[in-house]
Amino acid sequence: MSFDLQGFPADSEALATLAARGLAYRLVDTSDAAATSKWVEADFRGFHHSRPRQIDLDFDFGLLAERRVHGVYDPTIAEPAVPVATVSSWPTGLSVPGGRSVDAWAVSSVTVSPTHRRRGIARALMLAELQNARSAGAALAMLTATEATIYGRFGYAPAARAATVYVDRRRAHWIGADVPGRVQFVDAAAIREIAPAIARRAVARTPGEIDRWPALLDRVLGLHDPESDRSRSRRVARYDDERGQPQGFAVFHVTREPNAPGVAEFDFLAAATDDAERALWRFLVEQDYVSGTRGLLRSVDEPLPWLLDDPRAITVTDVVDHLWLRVIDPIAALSARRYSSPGRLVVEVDDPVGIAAGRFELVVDDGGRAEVAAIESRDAAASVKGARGIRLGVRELGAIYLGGVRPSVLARAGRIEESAPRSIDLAERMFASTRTPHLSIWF
Ligand SMILES: CC(=O)SCCNC(=O)CCNC(=O)[C@H](O)C(C)(C)COP(=O)(O)OP(=O)(O)OC[C@H]1O[C@@H](n2cnc3c(N)ncnc32)[C@H](O)[C@@H]1OP(=O)(O)O
Repeated sequence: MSFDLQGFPADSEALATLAARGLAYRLVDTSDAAATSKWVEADFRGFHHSRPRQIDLDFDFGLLAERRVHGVYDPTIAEPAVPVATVSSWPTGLSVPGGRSVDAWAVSSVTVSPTHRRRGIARALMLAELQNARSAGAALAMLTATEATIYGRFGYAPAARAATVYVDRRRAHWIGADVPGRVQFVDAAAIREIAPAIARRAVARTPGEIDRWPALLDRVLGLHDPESDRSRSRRVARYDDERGQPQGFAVFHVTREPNAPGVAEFDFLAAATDDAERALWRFLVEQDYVSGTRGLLRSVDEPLPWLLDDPRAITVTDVVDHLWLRVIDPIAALSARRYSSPGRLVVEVDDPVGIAAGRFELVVDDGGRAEVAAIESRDAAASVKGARGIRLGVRELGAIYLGGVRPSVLARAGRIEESAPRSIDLAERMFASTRTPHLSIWF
């Protein structure tokens, strides 16, 4: 999705709402280092981080240059140049079932100063981001949330989960087949050049993953701040296939107390092939002088239990809603993914904000490809009379979109209704995803 980040003005409704409260809502010029530094300060404070160092500011200047950055300013406070609220957003690809990508709008850095909380500032920012997403031509907006109680009211719903996976070293006897390639340590700077290509292929395999951006890879590899303790502790393991082609890498570190075995921990594993995924997992769980290996933000459906002699060596904790989706354009969203079963389904969407509301006819062919049309005219409505269909809110549509939440579960919760018998069954078959949706990063 090519898009001019500064190409349209700050949302007029948010401007007016916030101006009525004596606040200025502004698009931050990210080439202005002073203004951007103040914004980053507010962002760090909003998430209760320590004050940013110059190295953090320099890193964020690069990152934010690729984003649309907004601040809310109160001219009456002691430091009026520091925004009392922040938000950043950018257009990016989201992987959907069938190996394709849909244009999405990522929203991040939502903070409101504790001095200004619960006055509707976040509400104004979030509604403006829905309009930004629409202006950018995104099919969906998306985010990862600090708290699960904030974003439902704006039409977002959890669509892909993630979990912490711990493997007890003493019980981790590998029974998976050998892979033809090999794993080796590589220098973080050396892998940086090929990391985007591997990450791109890994992202494309899994619905729910989003495009990686350059600064993310720099951070994961510890290159933005190479002398920090965190960066120096990171080790990079790369998997090369039998032809010597790199197909994946993982970044891990070992935490340990003096004279005691540690825990190998990783939060980044990019595998472009199943072999790479298996080889890297094996490498990570077969470390010596550790009591176990902990993978963060792993899939809730890892093949790992089938690769170990003792599946109870694995403990899965912190299963969380991780990726939150908000449908903006139902036709674009529903057309983008592939479906697991052919069929014809009327999808009637309710959206309190109005953006995604409507009735749509989803027709899926034997290859899983969809054609989607709005049912607007009386003729169109007559042609689908008696057809199988579901009625649901925009949140429920976001939840089932990637196949991570089953329509039948939402029907049991009373959150999806069918307009003709066996419609939920059909929706269940159509929306299923061969691969469980998963997002393995924060954004
Ligand atoms: C995508 C991301 O960036 S996730 C990061 C979210 N940010 C953080 O966690 C940082 C710390 N928290 C904050 O900065 C603030 O509390 C925010 C941004 C979450 C909320 O900002 P506020 O300006 O206080 O929210 P605002 O007054 O607009 O409230 C909007 C609605 O959300 C509700 N709400 C706001 N925060 C929360 C919360 N933490 N938990 C539950 N409900 C909340 C309000 O009650 C209100 O509900 P209503 O409109 O239905 O009456």
